[in-house]
Amino acid sequence: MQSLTIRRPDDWHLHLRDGAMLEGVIGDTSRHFARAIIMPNLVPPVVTTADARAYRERIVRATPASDRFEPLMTLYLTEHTSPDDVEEGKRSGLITAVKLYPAGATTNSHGGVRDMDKAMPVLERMAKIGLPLCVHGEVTTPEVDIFDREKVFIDTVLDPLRKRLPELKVAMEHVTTSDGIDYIRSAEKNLAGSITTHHLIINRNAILVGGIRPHYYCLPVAKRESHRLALRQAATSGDVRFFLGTDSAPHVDPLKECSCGCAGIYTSINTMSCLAHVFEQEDALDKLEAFASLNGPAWYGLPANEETITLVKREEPLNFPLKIETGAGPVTVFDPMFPLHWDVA
Ligand SMILES: NC(=O)N[C@@H](CC(=O)O)C(=O)O
Ligand SMILES: [Zn+2]
Ligand SMILES: [Zn+2]
Repeated sequence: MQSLTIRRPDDWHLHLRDGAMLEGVIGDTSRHFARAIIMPNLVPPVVTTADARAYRERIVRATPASDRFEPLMTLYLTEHTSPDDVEEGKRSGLITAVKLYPAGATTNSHGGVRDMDKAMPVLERMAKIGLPLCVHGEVTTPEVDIFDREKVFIDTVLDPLRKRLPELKVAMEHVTTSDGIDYIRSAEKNLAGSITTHHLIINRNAILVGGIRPHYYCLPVAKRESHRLALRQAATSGDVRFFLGTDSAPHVDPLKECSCGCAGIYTSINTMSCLAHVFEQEDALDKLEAFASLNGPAWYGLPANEETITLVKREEPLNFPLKIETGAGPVTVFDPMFPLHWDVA
């Protein structure tokens, strides 16, 4: 029987939501992951250090007592965010990063940033104190095709920002294009990228061929096959600038299966099984630990986890549920469209 032991992984981009949804999903992350960067796009968003402290307490309370899990909190950047509050958040050890949502780019982003100039005082302070910026890297300009929004963001927002503030550490989250991969590779420092599980597995056909499949719809939307291959190459290369951020983003089924469905794919429950499959297909199982457990903490300046997990390849395919039931309603689980044999022992 094939098995693989790696350091316990972390998730560098995760949506836990709040209330009944938080209670319904947290165990799927805390079972396997030691830490996660918690996205702040709640309604209302997590804007201040005080908001983040209260949200962190709700997460800790919802975590199964048997699991050791550390939520790494982020602040939702607005045009009114106070540099002093951000600095205080970092100084107290509570805040790991600040998140930039271009206003209107994705779920609950309407309170995000419209005019980057208005965010400059905070970004300058972050550069000074070494606090990373996580970005949802898509422009929202109506004229720009949705499949081009990541590349246009790099050219018109991210690259100018990095030239203006070279000392700012930026994590380009959920990279979905070869343009994003190339841009990260071209940077000498202060730039890294997270890659989701699902973008390593699906291309845009999954959403559109044979009928419209809302459970494969997320933002940034999956791109054409050449981009998926570039993501797989980067993730399995061992390059320290790429690490796992699942972007597991639960929405209840009625909000996905309707005439204007929400963006987001729920992968927390089967991510490690999916990743082991992908890395095995790429003949790169020896690089899984770098991607899931080493590169992320190194970039964030944190120690890698001391504990380990063991992945075991089972004869029979595993049975993940099609949906999980939460107090907020059912959430459909990501279907990779191939049987999963790798199990977290
Ligand atoms: N990825 C998604 O499709 N959705 C995320 C938001 C995000 O990460 O952009 C969500 O909060 O639902
Ligand atoms: Zn996003
Ligand atoms: Zn996300």
